[in-house]
Amino acid sequence: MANTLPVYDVRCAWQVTDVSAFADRGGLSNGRVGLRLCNLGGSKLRGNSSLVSRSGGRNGACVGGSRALTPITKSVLKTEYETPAGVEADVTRLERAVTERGFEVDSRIEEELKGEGGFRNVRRTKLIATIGPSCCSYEQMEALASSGVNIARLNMCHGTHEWHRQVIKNCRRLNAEKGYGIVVMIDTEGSEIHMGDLGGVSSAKAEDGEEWCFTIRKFNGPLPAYTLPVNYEGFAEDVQVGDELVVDGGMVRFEVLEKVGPDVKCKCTDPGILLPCANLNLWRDGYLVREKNVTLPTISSKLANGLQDWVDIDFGISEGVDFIAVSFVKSPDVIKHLKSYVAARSPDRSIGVIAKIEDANSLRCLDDIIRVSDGVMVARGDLGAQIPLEQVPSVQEAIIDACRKLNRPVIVASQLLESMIEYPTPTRAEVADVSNAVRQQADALMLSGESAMGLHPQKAVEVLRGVSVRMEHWSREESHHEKPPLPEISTSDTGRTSEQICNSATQIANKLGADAILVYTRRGYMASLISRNRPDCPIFAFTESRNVMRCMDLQWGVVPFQFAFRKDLESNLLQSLALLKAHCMVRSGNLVVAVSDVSSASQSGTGVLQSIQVHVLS
Ligand SMILES: Nc1ncnc2c1ncn2[C@@H]1O[C@H](COP(=O)(O)OP(=O)(O)OP(=O)(O)O)[C@@H](O)[C@H]1O
Ligand SMILES: CC(=O)C(=O)O
Ligand SMILES: [K+]
Ligand SMILES: [Mg+2]
Repeated sequence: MANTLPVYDVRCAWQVTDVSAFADRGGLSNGRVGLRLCNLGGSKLRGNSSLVSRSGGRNGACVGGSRALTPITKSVLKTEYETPAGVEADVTRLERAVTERGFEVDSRIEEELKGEGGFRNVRRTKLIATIGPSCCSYEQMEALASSGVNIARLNMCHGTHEWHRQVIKNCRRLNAEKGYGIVVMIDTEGSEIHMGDLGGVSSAKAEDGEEWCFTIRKFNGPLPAYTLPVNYEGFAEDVQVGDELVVDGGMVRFEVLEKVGPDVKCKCTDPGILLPCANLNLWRDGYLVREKNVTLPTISSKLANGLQDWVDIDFGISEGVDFIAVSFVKSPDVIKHLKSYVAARSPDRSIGVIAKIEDANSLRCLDDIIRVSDGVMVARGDLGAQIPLEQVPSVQEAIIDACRKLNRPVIVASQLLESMIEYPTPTRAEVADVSNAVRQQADALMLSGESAMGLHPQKAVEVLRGVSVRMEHWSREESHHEKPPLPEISTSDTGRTSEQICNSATQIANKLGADAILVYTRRGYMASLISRNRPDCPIFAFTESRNVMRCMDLQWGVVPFQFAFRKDLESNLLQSLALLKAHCMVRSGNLVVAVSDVSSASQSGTGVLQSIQVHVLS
């Protein structure tokens, strides 16, 4: 049980300049030091509230190309909003767990916390796996979950709604029956120009010099030889002889030789494998074709799949997914529009909207996109087809940096372990790339083809996990010096108080070598503010809502728990520590720092009390 010792009250946050000295004075060996920051109604907190300056900017001359989600003003679908498959069973189990055990946490994480390495070695970087034919059965998905996958991604470019519904059902069943906490993310098609399916075959090979016909004609059944359907009706009109056609981010290239009605004859200049629904980009005179260079001003209305994204989004909402990732975002507007659409259609549970950065236009308004999104994905596959490849690593770092400053989780995606689609071991270069993303402290890493259609999905997850844990450990050992301060993000008094509390709690935890930071959070915001600081120890985040618990699982270092809040911070803290200890997830001698934004009756009688406490478990 934790000791109870006097708590120090600090009425003005801004007098506390050296929290570590304050903590040091407290005599930690025998219990707890409390540091309470009290926001007294009406008092203004002064300080520098400037927001982060804009970064990102143009990348060379390549701008735009494909088309993001087009705003709509009314639902294009009449969706029946039934209770999503399996959600009830999951909720029932969670409620039972919370009642019977006092809290709920992913069963595999619980094992990890109790494990040999102790919980300081728990993995901080979250793992996402794209689900496809190689890993979609219940057993295959269980293997991925047990290897550490936090989030299942469903790419709406592929598969039917029926297929995706079955995968979501598997996730719910695994959560309900096996105690995993798998989070579900759908990824929209993004209305880009792409090929259709290959008439039923899984791939085709284009050899150097071969002539292929890209056509807007429709086929039912097998395709004629050397023919590839294109989903964009304006394609034959918009291409010009001499254009370069880049397939799948550069995996295969063609030169346009001739236009004949709906057909575009092309010569393969860079051979490779053609996959169904592969993305197409057009380059002219060394530049990506911008929309305004295309004969018609907007291409979205002519895309066969213009409305498909909205149909898929309605599907995601009705299935109760946790995140929607939006492909080919060009500006903040599309995200704002989708967020209000989702809020109106899913009023009772929040669905995080993730902006995928893969369109060169998005780099010109990166900070604005990040601010309105719930998270960001560096979608290196298509991004690498829109900006010169050699710029992708620096753009990745700039995006991760901007997300950190603006407090949004960021995912690094595509080709992390590409060779593992075929081979059981990664290349050294792939391991170095994954290590680099972990070192940059991205919140999550994502597998695409490696898990969806590769031969070794589980091994690929294990490689990501192993490399993450190793690199995180090394980074902690290596950088025990002060990290540069993060810019302030909040402008309101309460927001700034929360931010300072979380920054200070992290400093205290790092200085004292704490074993964990405990945070009690209703919406997950306080947990995100701590995660943003990337503390040396894991963050145990307690929340009442299952929805918030799932959404927090995208964040670096956060171990989410569902837990019924007691009447005040004191009881929350004692109860959660007792439960963690009873389940061997913390031990005697562990030092924990606790942070709360859960309102409690203020001892001073005014305002909302927020506090930092330090406990040594006896
Ligand atoms: N649900 C699925 N059904 C069948 N194949 C899939 C599915 N999801 C992914 N794949 C296969 O895995 C490959 C890689 O997946 P990935 O999600 O990266 O797709 P992508 O087509 O490259 O598009 P994106 O740019 O959205 O990532 C796909 O090209 C496809 O062959
Ligand atoms: C993930 C994705 O969409 C890409 O890399 O293009
Ligand atoms: K997609
Ligand atoms: Mg993409």
